[in-house]
Parts: sequence; structure tokens; C-alpha cells
Amino acid sequence: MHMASTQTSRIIPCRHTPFPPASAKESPANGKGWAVLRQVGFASFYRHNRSGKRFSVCVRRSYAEPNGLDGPGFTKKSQDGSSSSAVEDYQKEGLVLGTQRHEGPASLAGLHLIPQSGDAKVTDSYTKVPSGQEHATPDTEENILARITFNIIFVAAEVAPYSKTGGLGDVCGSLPIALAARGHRVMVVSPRYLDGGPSDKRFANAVEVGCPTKIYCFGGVQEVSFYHEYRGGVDWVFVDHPSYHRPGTPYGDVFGSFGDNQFRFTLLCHAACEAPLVLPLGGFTYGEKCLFLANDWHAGLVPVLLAAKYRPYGVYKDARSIIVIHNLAHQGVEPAITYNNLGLPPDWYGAVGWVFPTWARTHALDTGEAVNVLKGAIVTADRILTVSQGYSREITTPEGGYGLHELLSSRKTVLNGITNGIDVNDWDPSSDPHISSHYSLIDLSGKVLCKIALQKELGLPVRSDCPLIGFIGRLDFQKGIDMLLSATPELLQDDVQLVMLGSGERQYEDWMRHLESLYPDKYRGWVGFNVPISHRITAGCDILTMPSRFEPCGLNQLYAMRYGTVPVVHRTGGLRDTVENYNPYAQEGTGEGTGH
Ligand SMILES: Nc1ncnc2c1ncn2[C@@H]1O[C@H](COP(=O)(O)OP(=O)(O)O[C@H]2O[C@H](CO)[C@@H](O)[C@H](O)[C@H]2O)[C@@H](O)[C@H]1O
Repeated sequence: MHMASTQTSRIIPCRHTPFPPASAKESPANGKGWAVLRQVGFASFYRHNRSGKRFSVCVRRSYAEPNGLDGPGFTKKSQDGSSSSAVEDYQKEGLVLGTQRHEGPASLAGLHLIPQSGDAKVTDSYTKVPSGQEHATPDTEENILARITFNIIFVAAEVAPYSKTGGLGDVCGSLPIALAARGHRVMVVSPRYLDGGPSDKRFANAVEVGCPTKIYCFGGVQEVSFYHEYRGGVDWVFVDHPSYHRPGTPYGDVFGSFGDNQFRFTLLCHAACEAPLVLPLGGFTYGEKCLFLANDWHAGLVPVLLAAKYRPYGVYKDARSIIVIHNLAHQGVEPAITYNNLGLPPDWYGAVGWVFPTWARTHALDTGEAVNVLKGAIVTADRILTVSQGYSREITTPEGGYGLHELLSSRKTVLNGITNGIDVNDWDPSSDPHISSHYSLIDLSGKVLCKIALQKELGLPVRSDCPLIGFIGRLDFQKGIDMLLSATPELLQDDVQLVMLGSGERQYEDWMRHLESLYPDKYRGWVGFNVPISHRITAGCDILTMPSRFEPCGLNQLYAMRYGTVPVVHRTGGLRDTVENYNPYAQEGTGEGTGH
């Protein structure tokens, strides 16, 4: 009884701008100000809110069908065989999830979980204000967004400043704080990495919550515990397990990737699904009405678990999930036989099962069958998000889709991109503690002092007139590092200096050391991961180069633009979206643009 009534109450109100889309047709059948907008996958209906604006409401069929919604008209059959409009029934039974949309078919700006009873039903959530104050604030988009709050659960393999190897850590360390400042209740779940060294201090303020939790996977039972720190308005939750205690990065060490990463991140995902249910943070659990933001494949099992392990038993029925793709090149692929390790029901193999194309198989008897965690997330998440709009388009092409382009194309209606932001406090040339002189974009005089200080620190000739070019990043095929290294001898024919900071593939680290020995007066290759140096390079260089083969968003070009450093980038993904090519002839010859 309870299950049936909740399943039919999944209505997603969304606001489209501009109204009405050309395809909208008024439907005489539905009455009450509703009109059928679209009926593929989601059915959308128009209605009027109290202020007379038109909103659209989407009914998700997959939830509706078990209760008798049977066709494009969404007619619901009652037990006595009579039919009624599904919308009318939903109006009676209440709304659960509201979405706020920008222009375009799949651009989701927000979600709102709405009580299932009372006056909130059917009425779009944006207009719900305390009684008697209905007209206190106008329904501007800003006001509407300010009133929508969620329980948001970030799940990520790395979170700065606790753990970071690249941009994933940056985003998952700063975006939660920005969302909490907007009034959302935000929890971040990540592993508690310890290596016995000084970096363990980063977790010093996280205290054990005391909710040991059993996780059934890999043919046995594992116990994890949770540590918690409340900082910046965010609940930082760290999953503790012996497999997170070892030297190296979150993913591997000098010998390569850890062989048990599937195990370590399976644990993370199970623990992240339990955390909102069991952890009494600030006295209260987050409960079931959550919006999960699963970041990259490491968190990709979260939407699969919600669909396969929880919802069939009535848990998390009102939760929603978004898989955020920061890098499609990594998908969490393991042999098909490892499926039984994941703690999923046997009949859910199809969600994560993956078959490689013939050309990618290793021998004649190789069937190409594999388990692909990111693929599982793509087919089970409510929304798919990438970190720039350009990248969201690129991943639907054979060149950018890493084998998943057809699947992603088939999910285009729920695929979108939102360009990453940056932490403007952490990256601020007027207060950056890592740089020698502070400056602002209005007064750049401190920048030249930063350049001189950097040249001194690197042992390069101190010359303010010589262009200083920088590179910061993981030494990885993605970053076009091989192209930059092979072009370096030619580049250094000119009167320029080049400094590169990075760690990653051994061959590139050796290549950087070799170039430094060949060009001691012009080139420095800093092998390692060093955050203060990355700030000093960003401030001290004239140009920051990013020759990435593909770049889902890229953060260094954003930091560079904030520090008055000209980004010179490959026109791809987020780089293309964020760097405006300089045109010296624009604005009556004064020029326009931010980079090249
Ligand atoms: N050796 C080193 N020492 C110090 N700091 C270093 C460093 N190497 C890298 N960093 C820092 O790590 C971050 C890297 O950011 P990128 O956006 O280039 O990330 P990455 O490719 O890892 O992330 C993926 O996720 C991010 C976030 O969504 C996307 O922007 C990106 O396109 C996608 O590939 C920057 O803060 C950079 O300064």
C-alpha cells in the first residue's frame, strides 16, 4: 500500500525559459491549466503558478508504470477499470521532486524535494512561502533558487585539502562549501587516507562518529567506520577502512595503480549510501530525501546501488542522483567475473555489464565482457553532468566518448554540462599566502616582482623582459605533455623561459629532467606535487600553456586568468568554453579576449 502510493507521486515540476517552447500544444483533455508538452521518457505538462507564470511538470514514466500508467496519454487505470488523468491523480497524491531548469532540453539548475502531503502538492515549490507572505518577494529566478534547498551528498575519491591529485579534489573541496553557503545541507563522503606521514594531520580535526557499519561485498563482510569534521558549513565525512591506509596517492604509488581499487571504491560507494541514513550529524541524520552527486567512476556505484539495492525495498525512493563526469577516460573497468564483488543483486549485471568492441579485444577467444562502473552510473543516474558544456557535447562523439559515445548520445536528454567554478579565496593574487608580492588586476605591479622571485627560486636568469611560460598539471597523455616536451627544443630557440611543474608518468618525468640538463638557462622541470609552487608559477609566469588533447574543464586556465597570466590552450572541451581568443582588432583596435 505504502509503496504503491509513493511510487505514483513522482512528479518533477520544471521551469523552462522562454515560455512556451514552439512544440507546446494545449491539451483540452487535462483541464486545470495543464497542457501536454512532450511525452517521450518524461512527460511534461504546463501549469500556472500563483503568480500566473507558466511552469512545466514532468511525470517520470519509469516510476509510474507499475501503478498502471500505460501510454503516451498517461492514463491511469483504477482498480474498477475506470481511467483518470495521471496528472489529476498526481495532484491528489502530492509531488516529491521539483526541478528548476534553464533554457534547453536538459539543463537542470536545481532540484527540490517536496513534502508528499499538504498544500505543497502539485503547487510548484518555488512559490511556496509562509502563509500570509505570498507576495512578499517577487518570483525572480534568483529568489526562486534561493528558496530551493536540498540535502546534498557529494561522493568523491579525493577532496581538497584532505586529499588531492588534481582538479577533482579542487572541485569537491570547494563546491560543497559554495552550495552550503546557499542554504543547502551538504555532506561530502570520501576515504580517510592515512600513510603514517605528516599529511595525516589533514584529518586531525575529523572525529570518529561511532557508527561502525557492515558492508557486504567481495564475498564477505567488511566493517567501515566514519570520521566527521564540520567546516565551512559542510559535513566532511571520511570513511575509514584499513585499505585506505597506505603510502601513495588515492589511486596508486610508484609501482602504478593499486590492484584493489575496485574493492576500495566499492566500499566507498556502499558507505556513502549508508552515511545519510545512519550518521546523526549535528543531531540529525540526512535521511532518505537526498540528492547524491557521484563524482567520476570511483563514486559510480552510488546510483547503481540506489536503484538496485535500496529502491526495490522502499528506501531512497525520493532520492535522486547525478553522475558528474570529470574525466571519461577513467571508467572503472574490470573483468566481468568481478561483478559478484560489487554487492549488487545477481540480476543487475546488465547495468554494469559492458562488451568491448572486437578491435579492442586481446585475442580470438576474448569475448570482451567486462564490468564498467561508470557505464552503470550513466544508465542508472537521474542526470549526467560534465564539467563544461563543450565536453558534454564531445563525449557523445566517437573521438571523445571513450567507447561510451553511443550510450551517452542515447541519454542526451539528461546529459548537460556546467562549467566548473574556482575557489576565489584560495586563488586570489591580492591575498595569496604562497606568493611573494600581492597584486590585483587593477594594479599589476606586484606581478613582475612575483616573476623575479620565481626566476630566483628556480635558478633561472632574472630577466623581467624575457617571456616566462609555465605548465602545471598531471603528466598524462590527456594533458598533451608529450607534444609540449617534443616542441620544447624548438620553442627554446626563441628568447623565452619555460617552467613545468608536474608528476605522473615516469617517462615524462625523466624527459623533463633531461630537458633541464640540456637547457639550464632556459628550462626548469619541477617533478613532484607542490601546491605553493603551483601558485607561484601561476602568479609569476606571463603565459600558462595547456596543450591538452582533451580537457573536460581545466582549472589552471581559470586560475591563470585570475592572476593576469595569459592562457595559451588547445581549443577543446572546457578550455574552448572558458578562454576567449584574443582579437587585437576588436573594440576599435584596443583588443578583446582573454587568451589564445
Ligand atoms: N604537480 C602539481 N603540483 C601542484 N598542483 C598540481 C600539480 N598538478 C596538478 N596540480 C593542480 O591540480 C589541479 C588540476 O586541475 P585540472 O583541471 O587540470 O585537473 P585534472 O585533469 O586533474 O582534473 C579533471 O577534473 C577537473 C575538475 O572537474 C577538470 O577541470 C579537468 O578538466 C579534468 O581533467 C589544479 O589545481 C593544479 O594546480
